[in-house]
This record gives sequence, structure tokens and C-alpha cells, in this order.
Amino acid sequence: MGSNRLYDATLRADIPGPSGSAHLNNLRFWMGQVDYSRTRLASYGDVPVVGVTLGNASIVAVRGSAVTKQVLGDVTTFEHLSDGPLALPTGQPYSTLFDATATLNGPRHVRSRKLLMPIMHRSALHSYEKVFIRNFERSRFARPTGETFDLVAELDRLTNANMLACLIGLDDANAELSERVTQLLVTTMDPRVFLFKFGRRTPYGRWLRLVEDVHRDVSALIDANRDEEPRADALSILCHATEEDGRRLSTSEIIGELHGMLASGYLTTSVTMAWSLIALAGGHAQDELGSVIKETQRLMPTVPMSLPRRVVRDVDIQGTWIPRGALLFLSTYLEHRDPQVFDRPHEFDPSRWATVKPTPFEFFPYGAGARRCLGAAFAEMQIRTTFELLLETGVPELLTDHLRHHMTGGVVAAPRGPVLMRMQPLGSAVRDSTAPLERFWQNLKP
Ligand code: HEM
Repeated sequence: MGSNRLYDATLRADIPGPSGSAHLNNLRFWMGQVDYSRTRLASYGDVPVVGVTLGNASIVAVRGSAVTKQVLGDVTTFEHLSDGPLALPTGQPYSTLFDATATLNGPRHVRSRKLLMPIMHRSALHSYEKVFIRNFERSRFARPTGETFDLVAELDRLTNANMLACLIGLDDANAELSERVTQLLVTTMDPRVFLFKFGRRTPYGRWLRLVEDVHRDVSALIDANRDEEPRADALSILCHATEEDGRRLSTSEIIGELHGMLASGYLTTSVTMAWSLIALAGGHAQDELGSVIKETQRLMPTVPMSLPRRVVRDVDIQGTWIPRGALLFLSTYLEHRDPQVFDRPHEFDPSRWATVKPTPFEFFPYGAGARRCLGAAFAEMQIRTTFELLLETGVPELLTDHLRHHMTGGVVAAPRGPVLMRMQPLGSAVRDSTAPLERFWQNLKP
């Protein structure tokens, strides 16, 4: 549904927005969504719908908790994209690799969410916790020796190991496949792959071979698992899951869902952990852990602009008519700084969470409604388990003063690495980085 073009002159609407070249406006939007929200969108105040280009609804951003509720609450008008640059060639065994909860709509989406529920069941989460503990103990965070390292890279390694073990059951014994799956996740986020979608020696050709290899190897793993005793990882749970009519998920469905969860959950978790650890190591280790994590997610939501929604029927948004076909975004970054909800909205203050009680449409780092992040409980358990162990082990000390962010994978706002830290023995006095951290948060003000 809807045009894949990023500018469609026929999608006219009576909305404000910058004039000038639509292509340049689009470029500014895609280049940096935090900066776009901060410098462009914020200047329109409370206007509910702003076009990336004046008077055109090809790409629009919407504002306010009432509109957020309308958009996230109506999954039949505002659909997730199932098309886009990721579409794979048809007729191949791997053609459905990107068919998963995050890209499906309508009854197929409802069905796939339901089928994934056992993966997030309390008993499953309990077994994942053991993996988080084991991998933490092998990480640099478990060694309070004063060694300097890059927290962004270390968290990336740790989260990757956690996800591969919990979702696919991979560990050191499957190093080669682990490496290939990781490579696929990383290259799928590389825009160069999709610039020229032809040839075998191009980045696209190499990426397609990787898709084929991973699909073949994980399919073999799934087939082997069907005959084995159930284990605690998601792959095994899905192999043994049955629908109400007794039907089992096909190998292609399972591999699509596993890939979808890895793609949705790996970078988002490692980056959320990196921002939170920067706050902990920079002077907030004594504050209540849950409040530090929430306050970090408020000021720097890892996904600062929502996933795009395709408007599939003409719709009225707070008195503004938006035509079918529009591509619509919410600015989580701006909604999380609403002064009506958060007093002194640009200050990093974990203690506010003792009193502030935002609705799910005022604070939504994981989205809200029928498409709320399916892995939120999994991510939260991973974050809490890791940081509780870390704070019991030693004192984290932030060594990098100049913090910056960049957009990666198209949708994630990550710290620009390296961000150096060290783990000092418990009871050590460490340098106070509150001033540089404060400067960083202030520089992010709209
Ligand atoms: C801190 C880490 C994470 C953050 C910040 C995050 C954030 C999000 C956001 C913003 C969405 C979009 C919601 C929407 O479109 O309204 C989403 C969707 C999703 N996430 Fe996460 N996520 C995280 C971790 C994970 C993990 C670990 C998994 C899997 C194990 C996961 C699986 C999914 C799936 C399957 C969807 C699609 C849900 C649907 O469309 O019904 N996420 N996530």
C-alpha cells in the first residue's frame, strides 16, 4: 500500500513545513532525526501535523499526546511498512526472511504476535536471565581492574552474545554461524548495500549471498531442533509451538521471526544500555537504577522518531486532513520533553520518577498500543540484570568528556564511540563527570 517514492507531488495537504526543494528537505529529515526534531520540528510549536515539505503530505511528522494516542491506537489506519529497500527477490527459499511481526499488518500481524508470546513468557525470561549473568561474568564489566575500554563496543559484544544465545541458542560452539548472523545484521543497516541493487560483486550482491547462507544454516538448525527435546531458547520454543488448530510454524516463518527479533532488539538494547551506562558512570551510580534508565530513555529515546507509519485511508488528525499514502512519524524525542508532563523537561533528573506518572502516550520509549515493542520485558530484564551485577562488582568511571550522538541503522540514536570508561574496585573514589554530562544534555535542547 502507498507509494515507495519519498516525494509524491499529488499528496497535497494544507500543512505547514519548510519550502524549497523537497529532495533537500527529505535529505535533512533522513540525515539526523534527533537534529531534525530539535532544530526544525520544534520551531512549529504545538502544530499537530508538519510536512517535511510545505503543503505536501509525502512525509509528515505529528505532535502531541492526543495525536500520539490516535496514531498508536489505530493500527488499521496507520500501518507499519511492509515494503521499502529491504524487499528481497521473490521465488527464492530466503524470499520471506523479512516477513515478521514488525513488518506484517492486519490479521497476519495479530497471529504472529500471538505466536511469539511464549518466547516472552515468565518462565522463558527466567532462563534468559541465566544467560545474561553468564555473559556478564565474561565481560570487562565484571573485572574492576582499572583497565580502560570503550563501553559502546563492550556493550555491543555483550548484547550480541545475549541475543544469539537467547534467541537462536548459539554459543562459542557455533562461532562461525554467530559471526555470519552478526555480519548480516550489521550489513543490513549499511545504506551502501541498497544504493545499487544489482550484480554479484557489489555490496548488494555480497549481502544477498549472506542472506542466502544465513537462511540455509539457520533452516538446518531449525529442522534439527524439531526432533530434539525442547530447550529454553526462542528457536526451540518456536519449533515446538502449535497454533489452536494444531498447526506448527513453518521453517520460513520461524526464521523470519528470529531475524525480525534480532534486527529489532540487538542494536536498540545495546544502545539503550550505552546511554544508561554513560549516566551511571558519569555520576548517577548512587541514584535509583530504574529511574536512571527511564530518565535516560526519556531524554535520549534510542528510537527518537517512531518507526514510519503508512496512512492507508484518508484521515483527520486534529482538524488537519491527511491523504491516504502519506508516510507519518511521531517525534518520541519531542514528546518526551513536553513541559506539560515533565517539569524542567531538558534537565536530567532521575528523582522526577518518584512522582511523575506519564500516560503510555506521553512516555513511550518502546512504542505503545497493539504494536508496542514485543521484546520490552526481555530488554528490561537484560538491562537491569547487567547493571545490577555491574554495580555490585565495582564502580564505573566515565573517562570521555566530549559526548556526541549519531544516527545508525536509520532509526537508532547511538553514542558516537569510543566512549571510554573503567571499572574501579568497590569503594573507590572516581572522577565526577556531571558537568560534561550536563553539557551534553543541554546541547540536545530544542
Ligand atoms: C531497549 C531496547 C529496545 C527498544 C528501545 C525497543 C523499541 C521498540 C520500538 C520503539 C518499537 C516500535 C513500536 C511501534 O512501532 O509502535 C519496537 C518494536 C518491536 N520490538 Fe523492540 N525495542 C527494544 C528491544 C527489543 C528486543 C530485545 C526485541 C526482541 C527480543 C524486540 C522486538 C520487537 C518487535 C518484534 C517489534 C515489533 C512489534 C510489532 O510491530 O508488533 N525489541 N521496539
